[in-house]
Amino acid sequence: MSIVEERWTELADIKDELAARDWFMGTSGNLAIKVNDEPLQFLVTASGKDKKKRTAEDFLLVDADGQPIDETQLKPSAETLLHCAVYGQTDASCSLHVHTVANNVISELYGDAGKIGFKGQELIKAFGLWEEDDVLTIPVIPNPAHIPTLAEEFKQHVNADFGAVLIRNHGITVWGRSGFEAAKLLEASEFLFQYQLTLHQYKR
Ligand SMILES: CSC[C@@H](O)[C@@H](O)C(=O)COP(=O)(O)O
Ligand SMILES: [Zn+2]
Repeated sequence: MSIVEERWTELADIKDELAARDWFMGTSGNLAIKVNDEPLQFLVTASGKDKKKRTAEDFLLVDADGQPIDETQLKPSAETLLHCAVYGQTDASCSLHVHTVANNVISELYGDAGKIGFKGQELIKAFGLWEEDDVLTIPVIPNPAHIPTLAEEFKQHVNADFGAVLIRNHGITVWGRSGFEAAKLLEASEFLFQYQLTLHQYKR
């Protein structure tokens, strides 16, 4: 199997797992996985597809600018520039973006603060935070319709090989050093968001 085929299968398997969680409502979401470092090449989901289905046209290979490498009718995800930022600025190898009700509500509740912090929660260990006083801070950025502007805002928060950023009333983008790590961070974030929302309800 070529490296492209290997990475394709890995990303398709992650896509199936996220689809099973119903995290691609209304064709939302996009996923990417690095295939080559120099020159940078990565697979990204084709724009506008039903990501719950597994097809031979789910992904296309793009370069560091998010431009298709091969002749294709497929369009890279509208949000490819965010994935470009991850691979351009870090050694991450997988980046995942999903819209969920929980991540959207949390982004609205904490949008004015520009961040949400979690402390004393077991699952922050997924982010490598093992000490009792550790705090996981997830930035919340605005959601301009102009994607290059969104990407510029997003870039400011991409300074480690794994991480997460919430986009207000839009969704979350996470990245990691492997597909496994990126999926782990996505699941851990969703758990924390759902916990926080449940807590808000009981505290009212
Ligand atoms: C129709 S869902 C919203 C989209 O504009 C976008 O935010 C998204 O996540 C999916 O866009 P895509 O171009 O398919 O990658
Ligand atoms: Zn989106």
